[in-house]
Amino acid sequence: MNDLPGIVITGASGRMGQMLIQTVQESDRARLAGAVERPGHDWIGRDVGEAMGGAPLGVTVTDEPLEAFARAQAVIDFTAPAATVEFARLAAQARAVHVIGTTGMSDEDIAALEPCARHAVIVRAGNMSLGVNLLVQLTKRVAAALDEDFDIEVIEAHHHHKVDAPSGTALMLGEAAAVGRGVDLREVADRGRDGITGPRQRGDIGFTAIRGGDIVGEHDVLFAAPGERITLRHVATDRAIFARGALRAALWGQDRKPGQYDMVDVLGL
Ligand SMILES: NC(=O)C1=CN([C@@H]2O[C@H](COP(=O)(O)OP(=O)(O)OC[C@H]3O[C@@H](n4cnc5c(N)ncnc54)[C@H](OP(=O)(O)O)[C@@H]3O)[C@@H](O)[C@H]2O)C=CC1
Ligand SMILES: O=C(O)C1=N[C@H](C(=O)O)C[C@H](O)C1
Repeated sequence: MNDLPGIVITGASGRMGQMLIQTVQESDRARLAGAVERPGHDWIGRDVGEAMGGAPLGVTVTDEPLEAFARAQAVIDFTAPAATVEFARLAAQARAVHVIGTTGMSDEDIAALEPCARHAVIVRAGNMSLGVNLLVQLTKRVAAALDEDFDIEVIEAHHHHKVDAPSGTALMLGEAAAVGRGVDLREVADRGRDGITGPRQRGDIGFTAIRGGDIVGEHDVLFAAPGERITLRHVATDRAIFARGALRAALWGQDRKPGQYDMVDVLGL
């Protein structure tokens, strides 16, 4: 045990869970304090390092999140919406910073975070990378500079395991474009074209989701007008960028008042 902030990783066996464990383990600014999986998971009771196929890390995977959170300063959570809502309640009870990377959350899920944020810091973002959060700012500026002669389309591509669409990042980019243009995304989003759709509505913000293979995450924001096009693009090639951002958020959150924050706050963009 040392004085470094202790971090618990939920969804420890997942793609992001394992990347987060490796990132915290390699950091000299934080220590791995716990690893959580759901009841019945075959990693429960095993050393998390060994379960990942490596050396023991001295942390046993547990299905008792509150007990783990109470011994830590932060929880990094890239799981699923229902699990994240429950973890938010428990992290608030433990007064631990809750970093949420989970996407696909409904309006009701997001509303359920509000009471938790009265007791603990929540940092939530559909993408924790520096590059994407910069792209969000750029999208806002470009959308503000252009009129509706420029059709805005957000195109995203991910691996074939991904369960939600559009991606959390695509929704962040769509929201940034809408804010830049001074419109409400809910009124202009076009999320599912199929069949005889009729011509594109002026002012719509369209979304397209590609799913295939092992694509880590690619996002384009296309501004298309008669005679010219602008594309803003981010390509993720390594999930480590998300894990590094999440750890940065967990450390940043240590000195903050309870409330809800995002990566723009963390990165000071
Ligand atoms: N914000 C960001 O920067 C990023 C966000 N993401 C998001 O993170 C989430 C996870 O992605 P990824 O790692 O690829 O997905 P995985 O399916 O690989 O991992 C999800 C993990 O969460 C676990 N889990 C689900 N429900 C529970 C529960 N009730 N209790 C405990 N554990 C649970 C799963 O366990 P089990 O296998 O048993 O179901 C699994 O281990 C997605 O929403 C994704 O979009 C991903 C990358 C970056
Ligand atoms: O599920 C993923 O993998 C990713 N999800 C996030 C999203 O929904 O935008 C972030 C990243 O693109 C990877």
